[in-house]
Amino acid sequence: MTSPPQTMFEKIWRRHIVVDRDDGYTLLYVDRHLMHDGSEGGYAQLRRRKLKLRRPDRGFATPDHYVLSNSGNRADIPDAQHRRLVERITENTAASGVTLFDLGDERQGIAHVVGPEQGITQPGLTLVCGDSHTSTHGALGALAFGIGTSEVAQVMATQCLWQRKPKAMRVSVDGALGDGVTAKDVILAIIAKIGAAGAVGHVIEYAGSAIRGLSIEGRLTVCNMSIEAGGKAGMVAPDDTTIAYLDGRPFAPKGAEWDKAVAFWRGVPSEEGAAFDRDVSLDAAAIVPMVTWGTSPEDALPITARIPEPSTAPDGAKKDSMERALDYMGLVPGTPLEQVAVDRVFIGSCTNSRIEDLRAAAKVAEGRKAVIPAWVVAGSGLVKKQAEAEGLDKVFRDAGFEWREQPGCSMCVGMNGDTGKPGQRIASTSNRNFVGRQGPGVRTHLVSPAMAAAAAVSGRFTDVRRLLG
Ligand SMILES: CC(C)[C@H](C(=O)O)[C@@H](O)C(=O)O
Ligand code: SF4
Repeated sequence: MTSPPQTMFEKIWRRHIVVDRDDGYTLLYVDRHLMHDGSEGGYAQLRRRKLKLRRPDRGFATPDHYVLSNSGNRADIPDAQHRRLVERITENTAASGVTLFDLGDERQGIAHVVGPEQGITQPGLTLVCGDSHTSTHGALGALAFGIGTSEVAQVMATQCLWQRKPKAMRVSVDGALGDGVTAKDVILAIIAKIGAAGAVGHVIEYAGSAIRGLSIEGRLTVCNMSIEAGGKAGMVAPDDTTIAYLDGRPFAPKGAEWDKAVAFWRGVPSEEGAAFDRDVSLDAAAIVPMVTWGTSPEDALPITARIPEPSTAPDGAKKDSMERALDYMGLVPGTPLEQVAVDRVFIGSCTNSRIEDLRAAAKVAEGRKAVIPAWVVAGSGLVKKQAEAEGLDKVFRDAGFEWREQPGCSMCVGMNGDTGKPGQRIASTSNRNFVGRQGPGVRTHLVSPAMAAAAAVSGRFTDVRRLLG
């Protein structure tokens, strides 16, 4: 009897089963464990239970959330507790033997930028991190998802993790993306369509010609926001683009191991005819630059649209939540998005702080002037170095943008103190526009790097397509 065709998710899941329990839980083997400056919680649990880290060679750490964006010096972190966490990651990894990309090392950066960049993230592997945006790594064909602190401790102690098997969902985007339309617009369009809970309980496989046409950077942006659609993980099948990206990366296999790895990676994609529990499709040509208007990533609209009218909501509960969101965001229904004035711009985060993101923003900034404060925070020291080698820092500075010193999460979440002021409206390339995300009372609008740069030079949301070419 031949077995039915398998999805990529199914194949990776099966290869990692240690035990299947009767109650529906599976013990999965974990190939890679990424840690950041919040991993102290996991280490503290290990210490309390007098346990050792089982496979330090499978762990990789870098401080990101509490790192200052204007100084790579730990001692400058004003909040003692935050400073302590950034110290603890150094101490914990030294004591346990985990590889650390510390402050002062050009490989340091946001964990989800560093993993792929270093070739730690690879097709067919399982990868976890105590961080919801771990879904990012699925862009290389890995099964990658965020875990909580007690799960972090479990992985540290056993290199395994109890999980219930999620369902499989496929989101296909076919056709050609228009000029000025980027991976960020694709994922915002997907979330607008399926909703912030649209993929709950599912691993999303992104497929179709528009996804295959994306660079790895673009795929990382798409997979990053899978969690904002409620998904457990997001993945893209490994292909020539993936293999070319990994070739020569420090932690990618070398020599004969490389050839073996490539042969294995070629077998990772879903098989023809594999069944998905859900299938959704979008037309790439219909996607235009997107802007969120509300306090959920699903509140995304084309830049050509107007602020929605709560009266058009399908039910009373939705109407109430729209009214609350519009009230928080200080927006009047019916206003064209292009007439909404912006106070500040943030280009960065694990969604959009890679070299292509910075190039896209610089292309718009070049020869223009920012009329509002605009920050650029590179996702890693290597991204920063590359951008500087290309002169992008100069383009940004000449255009009046602030080129921040130290890579990290910065204003994406403001845990390092990089927050906006109450009432400020920020065009942000990050992934969450939740109430208070960038500081109390701050109004976050999610956009692509190109759209963020367009807002910076116009002082309002602007259809970047008019500024290009
Ligand atoms: C602080 C961290 C655990 C958190 C996450 O899990 O995602 C953060 O990265 C975020 O984006 O909100
Ligand atoms: S950049 Fe933002 S979303 Fe990404 S890990 Fe840091 S805080 Fe979380």
